[in-house]
Amino acid sequence: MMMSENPTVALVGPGAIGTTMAAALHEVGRTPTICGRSAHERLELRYSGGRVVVPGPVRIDLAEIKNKFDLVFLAVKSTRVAAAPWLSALCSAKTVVCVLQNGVEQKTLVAPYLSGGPVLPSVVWLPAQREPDASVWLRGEARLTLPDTPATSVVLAALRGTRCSVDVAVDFTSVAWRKLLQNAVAGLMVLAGRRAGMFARTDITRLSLAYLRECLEVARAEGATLGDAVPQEIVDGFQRSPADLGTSILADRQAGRPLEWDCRNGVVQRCGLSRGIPTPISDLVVPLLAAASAGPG
Ligand SMILES: NC(=O)C1=CN([C@@H]2O[C@H](COP(=O)(O)OP(=O)(O)OC[C@H]3O[C@@H](n4cnc5c(N)ncnc54)[C@H](OP(=O)(O)O)[C@@H]3O)[C@@H](O)[C@H]2O)C=CC1
Ligand SMILES: CC(C)(CO)C(=O)C(=O)O
Repeated sequence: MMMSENPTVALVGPGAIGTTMAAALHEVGRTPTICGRSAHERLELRYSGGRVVVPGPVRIDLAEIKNKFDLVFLAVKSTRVAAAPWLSALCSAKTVVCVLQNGVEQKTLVAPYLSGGPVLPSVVWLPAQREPDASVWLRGEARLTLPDTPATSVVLAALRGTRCSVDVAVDFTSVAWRKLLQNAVAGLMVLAGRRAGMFARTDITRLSLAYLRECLEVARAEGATLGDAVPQEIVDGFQRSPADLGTSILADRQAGRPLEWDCRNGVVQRCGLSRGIPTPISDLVVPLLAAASAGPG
């Protein structure tokens, strides 16, 4: 793919992840065109040791978009299909859309909204928390993993020299499923209404390990190469985290917003079903998350 060393960049969804990416680009003089649902005069990122203010405006009117971009970062929740018109406004058939969402199905979910341009999935490792004043607290290193595709070079060019590091994975499927397992078990925080501190409990550790082993079997059937130690490593990771570290799906639950239960938990149950793998823990967790998301009641 022929691409400029300085791709034009737009970003849709200036929330926890979107603000982090906008700030990373702004710091190196590559401020993206920012598109969202709510008007914000500026975006603010706090991290250990400093803060970055990204000047607005956040564009909320599609009519303001007069040209197409080389690269669009899509950082809305996977539940927000209402953001799709932004993609028509911002993308030509050559635009690379880099999806900054959790899950292993980004390509399938986003491609229908594009006119054939490349969709680049990513694994987003950074823990970012949106505060009540809409500023964002980045609680760790900013890092993405991308698959090795012709479109990847556009993202590497846009993010070179920024605070967001990028790894390119030859076996992206395995990395994406590894992160999916972490997200799936984080769903238990929604059901308990608690943050990472809950993983100090031995009963939660036991449940988490059983759920993760179920997810691991499905991940392997889907082509991921992941070792037997992964469930314990993921639980260890939560146990090492600050007790007050949340997860984006818990933030949504606490704010009464729709939950990404399907792309983070439902996917394990769906893939298990299609491959004849029993998923008894998913069969309990998924309906509870779905009901928490959508009711009724
Ligand atoms: N937060 C985290 O630490 C991590 C999140 N992720 C994943 O990243 C993705 C994004 O999550 P996160 O940043 O936490 O989500 P947030 O809810 O913080 O941000 C979403 C943003 O999208 C905007 N938005 C909503 N609807 C629309 C629309 N129709 N058009 C344009 N913009 C819209 C919201 O607007 P408004 O300003 O009005 O709210 C908000 O700015 C999710 O898939 C999540 O699972 C992955 C790793 C870590
Ligand atoms: C921060 C992290 C990794 C925790 O599960 C995440 O992916 C999220 O909050 O959605």
